[in-house]
Amino acid sequence: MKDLIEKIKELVHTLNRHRNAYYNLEAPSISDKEYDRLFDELKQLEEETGFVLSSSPTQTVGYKPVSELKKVKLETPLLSLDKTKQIEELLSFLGKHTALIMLKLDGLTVELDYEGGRLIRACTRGNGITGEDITHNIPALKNVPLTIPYKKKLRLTGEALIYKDDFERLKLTLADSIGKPYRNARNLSSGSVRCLSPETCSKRQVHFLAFKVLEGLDGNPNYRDSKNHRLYQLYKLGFGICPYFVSADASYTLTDLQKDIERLLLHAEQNEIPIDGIVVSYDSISYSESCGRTGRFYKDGLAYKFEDETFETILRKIEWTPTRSGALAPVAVFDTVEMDGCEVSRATLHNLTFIKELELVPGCRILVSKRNMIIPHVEENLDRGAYQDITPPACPCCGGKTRIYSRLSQDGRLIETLHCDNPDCESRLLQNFVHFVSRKAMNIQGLSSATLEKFLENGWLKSFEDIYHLGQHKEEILQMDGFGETSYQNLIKAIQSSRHTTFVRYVVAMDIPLIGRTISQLLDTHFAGSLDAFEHAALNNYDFTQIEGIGNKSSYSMHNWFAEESNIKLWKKLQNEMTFEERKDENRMKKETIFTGKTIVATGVLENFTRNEINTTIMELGGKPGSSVSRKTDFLIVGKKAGGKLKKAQELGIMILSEDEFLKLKNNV
Ligand SMILES: NC(=O)c1ccc[n+]([C@@H]2O[C@H](COP(=O)([O-])OP(=O)(O)OC[C@H]3O[C@@H](n4cnc5c(N)ncnc54)[C@H](O)[C@@H]3O)[C@@H](O)[C@H]2O)c1
Ligand SMILES: [Zn+2]
Repeated sequence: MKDLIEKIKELVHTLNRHRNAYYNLEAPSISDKEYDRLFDELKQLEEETGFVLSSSPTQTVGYKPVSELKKVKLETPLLSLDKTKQIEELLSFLGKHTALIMLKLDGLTVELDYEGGRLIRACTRGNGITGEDITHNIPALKNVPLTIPYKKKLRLTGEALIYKDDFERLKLTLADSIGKPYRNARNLSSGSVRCLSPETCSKRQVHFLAFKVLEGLDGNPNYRDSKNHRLYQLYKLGFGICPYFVSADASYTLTDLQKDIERLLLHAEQNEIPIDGIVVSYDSISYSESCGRTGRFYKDGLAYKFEDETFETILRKIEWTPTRSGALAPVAVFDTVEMDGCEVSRATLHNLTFIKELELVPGCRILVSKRNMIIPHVEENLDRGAYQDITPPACPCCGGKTRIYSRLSQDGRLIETLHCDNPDCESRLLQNFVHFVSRKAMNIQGLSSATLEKFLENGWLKSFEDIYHLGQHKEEILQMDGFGETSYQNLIKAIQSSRHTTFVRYVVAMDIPLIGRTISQLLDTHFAGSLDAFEHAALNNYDFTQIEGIGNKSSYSMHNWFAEESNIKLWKKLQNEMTFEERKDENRMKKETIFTGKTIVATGVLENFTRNEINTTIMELGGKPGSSVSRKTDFLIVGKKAGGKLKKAQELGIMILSEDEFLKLKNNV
């Protein structure tokens, strides 16, 4: 028991620290998911032991505000919401009552007070009892009326928020209170509304959507008892209203509820509204009041939060695979779980920082999910606290010393990666060759990774050129397991035909960091297919960012690569082994097609294309490949086992093409 109480105290302390970072600094120190998990753990321990601290986050709202803003005592306490992850629970909460099914807006709760038709005060929720005065920033909000025709006292609450597309633009140039980029729109809206200067706030595109009338608009006796009716009056006064449905009473089924929720979510998606769930609350005001409250929430409402489905399994080991750049890529190997009909036992762990933050060690229980229903991802470690550094001191491939590199990620965080610096690391060399012969580079079929490995072991491949002189080793190759005269001839044929190649393939084959197919294609167009012109530019400090689609980092990378003597040697010498195809007719490339300028997304398993290939094909047709379906998508190409994206495209009325239909259209172009 004593241990449990200690654990409770510790959790309260930790959660309060996170609450301060979240509510006062707008710089969360952990993810919401992790916060919610700790919160639920605390709640359960409190229930088990009956021991509850007054400062527990399960009993209180928000966090004590410590800003320089003036503090105000709220006339009606503004509380948080109880939450569930089960839709069935939501339905049984509704029972036979008419209710509002609303979007749960992800911003900052704000109360607005009007008297005599004028806005007299605006404040934040703070800790539910004491809020902060933000009246000075209201004129900087985009859609809040300062005067209204309704003259009686009116108090309402709603959410100050930043639309998702606005946030994507804003986040590129802004930093939070501790100098880091904002991670999400909620933190930025909160930071903006709570800042001291209206000029700053007005640049942030903050909007206000109301979700509840606290006082006023109760004139019509027929409707006096309906939240829905009061919100409708607000709407008529010119306020933006949080989107919602009203549930039909008694006969409302689980399917109805699911459909309404789906419609709401689609609406949010199409209109870039930031949300983190659904809120239901009883329509009847008198009934709502009779439900009462706890220290943390009113009992007339319930929030429904959804998450990617996660699966529990056990982490068995972390493998480190050398990559071409010399980085060692960590991969989690865990007990097989079945997700969406596929067996999964591996997931990338990205880098050292990811492992450290999750405190991963073999043997711990982990939660894995499929992000966007495709890529396996380790979401959580259920057995934190046993972390010990298990980074291999030596490269698992060559035994050379490993080294840790630090770099800043795009959002300003320090990321550590593990590297093997040995340029002759066998596996690294092998990866280089694998890349060189791959389909998007020199496209030499018949040179599998296993064959390359054997050739390397025999010392026949020291540099890429050696591939073109493998004939010297004919007799020895014929002696190898799995090689006969036919397969040998096929190999030589494939090598010979790869000698006739293109600018794009050649540049891709060089493996200049960050320069893949897309950028190579841009360079091909810009330098009219001339390798010499490109080389000249690179050696003369040409600013490649002048080419649309090429950024600073890529430009820098090309200069760097050409600054290396051995690279130039390779670049020049290898060209002697090859002939280069004339560039495709410009006009043919530029011809308008039905795909020109269109955003095209592919989903499901395609028979004729890998993901890279379909994207390249889309670009060649003049289109823009997209990764998710939104109202901006023009076409969806569907392969086998298409799921969520197909459904969404159907709902949005987006043109859907089977793979065959796409191929036909493409061939007609
Ligand atoms: N990452 C962190 O460190 C950290 C710290 C603290 C809190 N949090 C996050 O915040 C959550 C708890 O915060 P909370 O108490 O502010 O709120 P909550 O997310 O549980 O939601 C309650 C609030 O939602 C708002 N809301 C939005 N739309 C609404 C609607 N249509 N109707 C009614 N209310 C609506 C209301 O302001 C209400 O106060 C946690 O679950 C966690 O996800 C994260
Ligand atoms: Zn190595």
